[in-house]
Amino acid sequence: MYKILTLNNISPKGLDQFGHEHYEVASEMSQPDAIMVRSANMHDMDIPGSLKAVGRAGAGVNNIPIDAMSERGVAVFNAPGANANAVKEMVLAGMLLAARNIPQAWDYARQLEGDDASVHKQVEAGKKKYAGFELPSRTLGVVGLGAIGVQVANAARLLGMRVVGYDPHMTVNRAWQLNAGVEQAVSVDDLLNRCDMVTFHIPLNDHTRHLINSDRLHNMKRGSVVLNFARDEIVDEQAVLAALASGQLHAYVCDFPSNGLKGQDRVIALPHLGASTSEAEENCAIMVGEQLRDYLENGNVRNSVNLPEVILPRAGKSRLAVMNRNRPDMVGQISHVLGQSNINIVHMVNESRNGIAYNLIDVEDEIDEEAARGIAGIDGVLRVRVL
Ligand SMILES: NC(=O)c1ccc[n+]([C@@H]2O[C@H](COP(=O)([O-])OP(=O)(O)OC[C@H]3O[C@@H](n4cnc5c(N)ncnc54)[C@H](O)[C@@H]3O)[C@@H](O)[C@H]2O)c1
Ligand SMILES: O=C(O)[C@H](O)COP(=O)(O)O
Repeated sequence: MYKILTLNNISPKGLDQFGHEHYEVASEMSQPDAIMVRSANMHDMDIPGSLKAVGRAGAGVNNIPIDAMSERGVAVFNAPGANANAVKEMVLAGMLLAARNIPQAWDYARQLEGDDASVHKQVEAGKKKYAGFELPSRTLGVVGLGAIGVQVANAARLLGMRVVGYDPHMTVNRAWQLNAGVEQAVSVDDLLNRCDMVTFHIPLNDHTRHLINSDRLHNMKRGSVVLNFARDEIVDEQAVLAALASGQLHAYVCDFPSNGLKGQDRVIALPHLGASTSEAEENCAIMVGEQLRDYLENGNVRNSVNLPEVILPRAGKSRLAVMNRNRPDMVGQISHVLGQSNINIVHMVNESRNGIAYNLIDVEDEIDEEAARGIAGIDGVLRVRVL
């Protein structure tokens, strides 16, 4: 029986795959084997010794202490691309809201008083304050050409915009998906110089915190729009507020409200709604649920953020999954322990990533407790599971 602890509301479509026969799923439990989470902050959480895996039903993993999880031999998974369309649609909405001053105009219309003739008069007199601009004459900068960024860039091209993209680590697969008309910037500064609107689709980390600061805002065209559906800290909020006040920025559209942004006229702050559609919630929960099941039951690793991709069809009678520090002679020591217990290896794979190695070892016979204990006792081994 495996125990799955949920820290946020996870779509039932994803949880349904954990059949009652082999799984217990609850929002409160002790000694979980795995955790399913969305945006709950796990940094200050006590990590139970029983924990083997964390599944982030979404993209961003900055709420999970990845290094601490690796140290404890815990695999962390996410659901790349599963909510990308939902975010793309929100970015397109944000661009149109800002370009046509829709929130301010809507607010104006909602507050009109008097009879219909008077309302009509006020409409015609007031509308000039909300005149906007159209997208095809403008350039959109897209920072981060991953699952979301590529979809946003392609959609903006279809709307007739000029699009400039920047991503120093773009994958070949993403390059294949990108509209050929998207132009390449050589740096964030190069991109900002060239665009009227900029949107960020990058993870939050030490390199991206406050990527948008006062110097960079100053280098943008006057009257630009910044869209941030990535993470609040990508942007220096004080610098954005100053740029709005001076007119350097026309609007700031984001998914991360704060006290500082509250009540600001040209700020459109949504309550972290980018991935909140039934489709995205289901896609994420199903994808990460499948990955957790395959990891718990077979040790296979798909879409992990701290382990290498390892998928091995099962062979032999039982399987060992071993996570260890990536040092010389670890495979030698593991096979020596198996040899001493007279256990024959049928098939094995060893892969590594960022100082962590992961082994799947299929053997001819049952693995006895003494052999498993022997492997767990090797210096540098972080986790041993017999599957
Ligand atoms: N608002 C929401 O609800 C919502 C939903 C999904 C994702 N997000 C956020 O958006 C981020 C991106 O999501 P994704 O699914 O596109 O992820 P992704 O991993 O597919 O793409 C991220 C891209 O950013 C690039 N990148 C990293 N550092 C960069 C830098 N300094 N400059 C330029 N590019 C850089 C990477 O190479 C990668 O291609 C997530 O990490 C998450 O924080 C928010
Ligand atoms: O990184 C993500 O996937 C988004 O920020 C979505 O977060 P949520 O799952 O809490 O809506």
